[in-house]
Amino acid sequence: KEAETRQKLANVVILATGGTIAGAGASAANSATYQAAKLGVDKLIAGVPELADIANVRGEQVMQIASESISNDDLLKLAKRVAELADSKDVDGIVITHGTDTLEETAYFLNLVEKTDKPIVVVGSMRPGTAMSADGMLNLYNAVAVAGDQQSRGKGVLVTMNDEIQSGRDVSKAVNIKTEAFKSAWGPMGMVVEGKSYWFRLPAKRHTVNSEFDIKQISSLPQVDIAYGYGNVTDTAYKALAQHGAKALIHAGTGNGSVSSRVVPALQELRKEGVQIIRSSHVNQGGLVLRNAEQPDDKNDWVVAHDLNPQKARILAMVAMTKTQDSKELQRIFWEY
Ligand SMILES: NC(=O)C[C@H](N)C(=O)O
Repeated sequence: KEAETRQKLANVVILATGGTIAGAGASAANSATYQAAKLGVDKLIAGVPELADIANVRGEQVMQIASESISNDDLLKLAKRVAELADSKDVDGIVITHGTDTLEETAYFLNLVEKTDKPIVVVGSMRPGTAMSADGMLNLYNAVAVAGDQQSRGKGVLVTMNDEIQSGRDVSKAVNIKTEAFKSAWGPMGMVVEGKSYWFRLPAKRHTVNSEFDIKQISSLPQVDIAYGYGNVTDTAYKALAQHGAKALIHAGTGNGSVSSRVVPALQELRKEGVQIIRSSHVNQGGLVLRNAEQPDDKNDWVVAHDLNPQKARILAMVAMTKTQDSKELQRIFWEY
C-alpha cells in the first residue's frame, strides 16, 4: 500500500544553493543577525518531514553561498543542472532553494533559458530556520507542493514565498526584514495554502518552452553592468564600467528612466563605441520605461527595458547578447520577454 502511494506522488528534486533558508543564528531571537548558507540540503529536507506526504523528494547541493555573491558562472552551473534534471523521465518538478537577495535574478534567468514545461520553483526565506517564526519550512513545503502539481506546468519559472505563487519574471524583493518581501507590480499568479494551489493569472511574456534561448547552447555570458541615476550624478561610473569591459550598460534611471544632462553625452559616445545603452528605472515597483519618452532613443540608438527593473534588465541583456549585438533585435527581445 505504501509503495503504491509513493508511486502516485510526484518526484521532486530540491537543488540547494544556500541563502537564509539554509541559515543559522546564535539564538531564536536572531531573526536578522545570522549566517546564511550553513545547513546542507539533507538537513533542510529533514527539517520538514511533511514533505514526504506530498512528494518523493530528494536533494542535491549545487553550491552553498549567500545569494548576493552569486556569479554568472554560478548561474550557468545551476541552469545546466536544472536542464539535465528536466530532461530526466523520473523528475516531475524541480525546487531551487536560494538566498532572497538575488532570487529574482536567478528565477528570471531560468525562466528565459530552460526549455521545459515541468514546474521549476525558486524559494527562499527571510528568517533563518533557527529563528522564532521562521518562514523557510512553510515556504519550502509550498514550493514542493507547487513543483509536484500538474497544474503548475507550462506557467514559467515560479517563486513561492509568503503563501503566494509569483511569476519568476515579475517578482522582485521589494521589502527587506519582513516575510512579505516579494512583490510584483502586476500581482501574484496564485496562492498556495496547506499544500494546495489556487491559480488566478497567467504570464503574458515569452518564457521557457516558448523562449528562443536555451541553456544548452549557452556557455558564457557577456559582461553587463548597472549604473545608478541620482541627483548630482556624474558620468564617472558609466565610463569606468565601459572601460572595464561592459558590453552593455543598464542605466538604473530616475523616474521614467530619465538621464541627467551631465550623463547623456557620455552615453551617446559609448553607444558610438559599440556599448549597448539600456534605459530602465529604479523606482520601487513597476518602473515602466517608454521608448522616446524622456530621451530620443531612436536618435541615440538606445534600448528601453520596458517594465524590467535594472537587475532583471541585466539578466535579459546578457541572455539576449549571447545571440545578437543588434540594438533593434535587443529592443524586440525586451518587448517580448
Ligand atoms: N534572506 C536572504 O536569503 C538574504 C541573504 N543575504 C541571501 O540572499 O542569501
